[in-house]
Amino acid sequence: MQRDTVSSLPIQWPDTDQGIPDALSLLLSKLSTSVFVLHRDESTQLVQMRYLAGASLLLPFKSSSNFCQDLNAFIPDTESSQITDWLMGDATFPLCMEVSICHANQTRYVTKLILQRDATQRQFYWGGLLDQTVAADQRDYLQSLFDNMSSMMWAKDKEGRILFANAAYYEWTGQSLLGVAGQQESEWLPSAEVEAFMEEDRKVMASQSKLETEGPASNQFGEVRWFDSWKSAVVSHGEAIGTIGFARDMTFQRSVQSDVQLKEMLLEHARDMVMLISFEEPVRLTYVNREACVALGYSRDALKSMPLSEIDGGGLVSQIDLSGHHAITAERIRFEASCLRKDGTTIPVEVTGAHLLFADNVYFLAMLRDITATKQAENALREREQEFRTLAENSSDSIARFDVSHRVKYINPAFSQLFGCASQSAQWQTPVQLFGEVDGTVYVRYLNQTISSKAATQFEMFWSSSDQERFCVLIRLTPELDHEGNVISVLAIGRDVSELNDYRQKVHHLAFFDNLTGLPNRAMFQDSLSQMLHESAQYQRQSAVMLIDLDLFKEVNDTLGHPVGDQLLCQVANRLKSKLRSNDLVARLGGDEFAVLFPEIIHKDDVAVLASKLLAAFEAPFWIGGREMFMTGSVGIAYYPDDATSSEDLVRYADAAMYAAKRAGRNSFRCYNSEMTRLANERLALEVELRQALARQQMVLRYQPKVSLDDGTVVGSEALIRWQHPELGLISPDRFIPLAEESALIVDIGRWVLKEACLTVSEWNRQAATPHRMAINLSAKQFHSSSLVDEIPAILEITNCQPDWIELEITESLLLHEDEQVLRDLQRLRIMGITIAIDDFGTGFSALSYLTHFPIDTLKIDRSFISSVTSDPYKAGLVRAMISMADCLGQTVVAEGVEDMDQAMYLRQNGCQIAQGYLFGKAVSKAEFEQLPTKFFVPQDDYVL
Ligand SMILES: Nc1nc2c(ncn2[C@@H]2O[C@H](COP(=O)(O)O[C@H]3[C@@H](O)[C@H](n4cnc5c(=O)[nH]c(N)nc54)O[C@@H]3COP(=O)(O)O)[C@@H](O)[C@H]2O)c(=O)[nH]1
Repeated sequence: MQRDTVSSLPIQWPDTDQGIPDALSLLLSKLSTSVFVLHRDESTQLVQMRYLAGASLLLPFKSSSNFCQDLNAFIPDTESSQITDWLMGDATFPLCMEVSICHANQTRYVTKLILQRDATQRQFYWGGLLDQTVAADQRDYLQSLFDNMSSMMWAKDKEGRILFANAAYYEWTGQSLLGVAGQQESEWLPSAEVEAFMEEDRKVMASQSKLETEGPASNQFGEVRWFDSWKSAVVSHGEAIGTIGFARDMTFQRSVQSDVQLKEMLLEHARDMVMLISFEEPVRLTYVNREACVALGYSRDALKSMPLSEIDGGGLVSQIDLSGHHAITAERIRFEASCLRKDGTTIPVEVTGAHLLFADNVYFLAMLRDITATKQAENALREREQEFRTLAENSSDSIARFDVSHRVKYINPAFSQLFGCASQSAQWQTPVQLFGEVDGTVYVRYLNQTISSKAATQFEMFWSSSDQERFCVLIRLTPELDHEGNVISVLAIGRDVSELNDYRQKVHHLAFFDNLTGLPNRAMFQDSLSQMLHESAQYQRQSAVMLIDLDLFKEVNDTLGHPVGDQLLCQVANRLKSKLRSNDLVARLGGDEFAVLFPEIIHKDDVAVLASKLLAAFEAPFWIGGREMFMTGSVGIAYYPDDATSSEDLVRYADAAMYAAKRAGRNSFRCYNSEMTRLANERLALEVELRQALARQQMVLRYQPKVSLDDGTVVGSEALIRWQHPELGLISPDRFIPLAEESALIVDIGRWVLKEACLTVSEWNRQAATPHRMAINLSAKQFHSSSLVDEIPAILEITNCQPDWIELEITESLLLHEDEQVLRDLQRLRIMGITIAIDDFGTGFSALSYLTHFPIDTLKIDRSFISSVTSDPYKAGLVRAMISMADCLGQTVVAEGVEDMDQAMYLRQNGCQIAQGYLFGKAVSKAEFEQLPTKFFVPQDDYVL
């Protein structure tokens, strides 16, 4: 940086022989400091000062090269004796002190005195003692003097060659005296620097002026320092013949200055209030920063003029140790106080400070931070804490807070009550200590999950109180985070949901358990099946589905009523459960259908063995209301993965197997095979085709003769339907009547059978001497679901059939509930002249009282009694009882399924009137029937059985 400096008066280069030394004297006279030497008189011990050069204004005398005066004549004793002590001592470091120089007019001028010992160890100081012998040689003296100066000095000729330079110059440039003499600076200084210097030199020489600059300069070592420089043209005989200059190294001062400025700036711009408190009475502020003025509302001057007590809103003065004792330790203290603002309001502050000892005075440097926001936050926190505490303490929910090491920090009274632990004893306990190993471990797992995910979670815990009351507690864990988002604790809120749980369990039970038997229901079965298949696939296990259908359960229901059926189902359920392992699931799918899941089977045979055991479990009689009952079941089994892998297919296949067992005569089990699928598909196809069978005239009737046991003549027949399928041939009614019963088709089929049978019997009776009576089957469903009775007169009329030519066969189940409508319909049929037969008599479960209540004409004893009537005395007894009962009621007895003459003769001998069975022929077509003999045997009264 260049100061303005071109002087109008150039320095006159002395025109003497000595040349350069004179120029140096001139140079010295331009120094802004006074240069002097001190001389100590050994005898008097007085120190004399001799002025040499430089600014003389500071001195109390005129500039004179031969001035010499006692030091203590113009410097106070205390200061001069300090200088004397230093001179006499061995200290090698410079003496730096402030001195008060007394001028002649008694004014005092305080300036800085720097004394430096001669580097050559002679009694020679920077401005030091001059050796008497050296005084004669002024050039050496000056060179020594210059060499002991810290500023660089030099003189150059017109071409910029160095004529003279001092030690400071050599040191900065790294050159020796010999090295620089007569050389240009470009030899040792960076070219950019040299170019700038030369430009300056040219300038001052051209203008014959001087130049002062300030700025950085660098040397060949790359070192950069800050210099205050002065240079001037040397003029001889009106012509510039060179330059002289010196440069003062200001790097340190500059850095110190900028350091101080920086610190001042920091203090000024600090966001906290900074105060320097002086302990001189009254205790007051000697420094305040801008923030303090702004915060307290005073000007800086106002603050600095007032005692500290005026801004003390409480605790400020009282907490600062005014004794100054702490200044010795410089211990930092911190406290909270309150400052009083100019407008009378107060600010809470946190004071951090330390006592300082400076120039024999004690100060307190204080930094005051406005903690209004912190206090407000603390208050808000306290309020929230209070609110939380009030809520928590009075909450009916149990509340606990755990730290991240799972230790209890807080529990509320509800927690104490629910879990039976006192607040004090629960402190710092872990869940394992509180709830035991099992529940505690689960609890810790959820705590860890909450901590790691930083998200709320909930779970249910079951807990038994000390009086063994069982609770279900819903626990919600919420992570509590610090301002950096780290989990610092977990809040656990527990709600007693025992009632809800009971209700939920009831709902669950209703949804997933069968109300009657308590077994899992179809929904639960489906769920468990899916789960089982999932695990089977995962662990590559074999598993199985078993379906159990009770045989003829419908008859029980129909004949003995639903309450009995329900009890039977419950007993069946219990027997099934008792035979299965705990991990096998037995479910009731509905009606009389049960299912069992076997999640893990080693050998398929194991399931088959179990199926046998289950069937065997039915062998013992069931006792219901003091009545002994027998029940069997049909079982179907399908295996995963051999038979199927999907739940739908497995159930379908087990169902097919179960039907196969039924078809095979019931009370047995079947394992699925692909043939069953074929049959099941066929059954489905049949169902579809059955709908068109009537329209396509595929239904036909076959007739089985009924023979009088009295004389062996054919007295009638039973019309039995067949389906003449174009591809499957003649299909038995066992295969399609149940299908037809499942839909309304049975009504149409029944109407067709009635019409067709009436036509046939009408034709046969047209010329017959003895009327032929044809039995026609009516299913219970057909009876209930149609206006059959209303239609009969019209059918009889159009077929020209007399009512007494037909007999309608119904099953016992139709009469079970003593239905008034059924009674009325049967009575109407009786009135029409149509007789009624009970089919399959003896297989039902109804009370025999219906025999007297309803208009029944004929009892057809079921073939299951007849087949062993000659071999089983028990069955024979029953048959005799049935015949005798019918006899009492005036009813005709027809024996079904008579297959040999022994049976026929036994029945004849015991009073049975009519027989039907393969002994006389199977059901045949109308044409074939017409070819049958009219008499099948000649009765022999002496027939030996
Ligand atoms: N609602 C209707 N049901 C009908 C009709 N036609 C028949 N059926 C019922 O179908 C079941 C099977 O009948 P079917 O295959 O015709 O069998 C009958 C006889 O063939 C058979 N039977 C006759 N004698 C013997 C014998 O000595 N041994 C022996 N093993 N079986 C014999 O019995 C069936 C007749 O039984 P039932 O009707 O109980 O007298 C059967 O339940 C029929 O009722 C119809 O048109 N409508």
